[in-house]
Amino acid sequence: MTTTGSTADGPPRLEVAGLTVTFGGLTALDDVGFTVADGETVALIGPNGAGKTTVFNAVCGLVRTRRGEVRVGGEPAPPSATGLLRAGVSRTLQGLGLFDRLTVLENVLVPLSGTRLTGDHLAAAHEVLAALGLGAVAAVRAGALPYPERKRVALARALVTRPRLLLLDEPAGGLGAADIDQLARTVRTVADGGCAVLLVEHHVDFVTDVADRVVVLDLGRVIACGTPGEVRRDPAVEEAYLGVPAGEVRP
Ligand SMILES: Nc1ncnc2c1ncn2[C@@H]1O[C@H](COP(=O)(O)OP(=O)(O)OP(=O)(O)O)[C@@H](O)[C@H]1O
Repeated sequence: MTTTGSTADGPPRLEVAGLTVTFGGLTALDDVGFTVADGETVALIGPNGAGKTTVFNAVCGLVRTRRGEVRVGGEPAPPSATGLLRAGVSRTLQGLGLFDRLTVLENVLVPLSGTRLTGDHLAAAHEVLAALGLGAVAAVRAGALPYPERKRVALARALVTRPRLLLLDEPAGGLGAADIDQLARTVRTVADGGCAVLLVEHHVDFVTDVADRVVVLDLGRVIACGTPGEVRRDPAVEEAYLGVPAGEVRP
């Protein structure tokens, strides 16, 4: 399918084209295509099982693709975690994946631990912790924090490498209104700094607030793509997803 969103200055930060992923007899993604430009925030939405996390996994080389390609900054997406880091790709996980016995600071330093830690690394970690309001808990064990703060630690860990492409898997999930507002401000700041942001999210109001464009998946296919307002008015989207309360599994 055709893709949109490239910039006049060069290739889009992320380009997904014709992506098809199967698990045995199940087609999880079928000819999925979209782009995310530098400084743009794109939301992937759709009902449970639509294929959103599989898109993330395909971008990160965690699932084998049957057809199609993923390009980051115009180059084929590197297949390894180290290669992705070098290409400026960071990701958060639905399950957070924090090390509960490590302190907040130690968790945030994990992506930098492949190289010898320097004063610059520490400065970057403290800077991102302060930006996310976590400076006071830098020395606290991550496992001792309440969920909203743990979630911010996971975001800080993704930001410490100063990514050019940030993948956020359900960043608003489990958060209350005040934390979602703070998250929205953070996402806007990151995108304003030129980072491309791709997020998977069920929270429609949050998506409407932060996304420049929305890609709607249903049963592994892109059924709509446009601004939040455009997709909200799309009858196919209403039927597939928006008529279903957030997080509810369609029968
Ligand atoms: N490793 C796997 N093996 C087999 N099937 C899988 C695997 N991963 C995902 N699937 C299937 O692929 C489809 C898409 O799953 P995926 O997790 O990408 O959906 P999703 O849109 O992220 O859903 P949710 O909103 O519930 O997280 C589902 O039918 C799921 O059961």
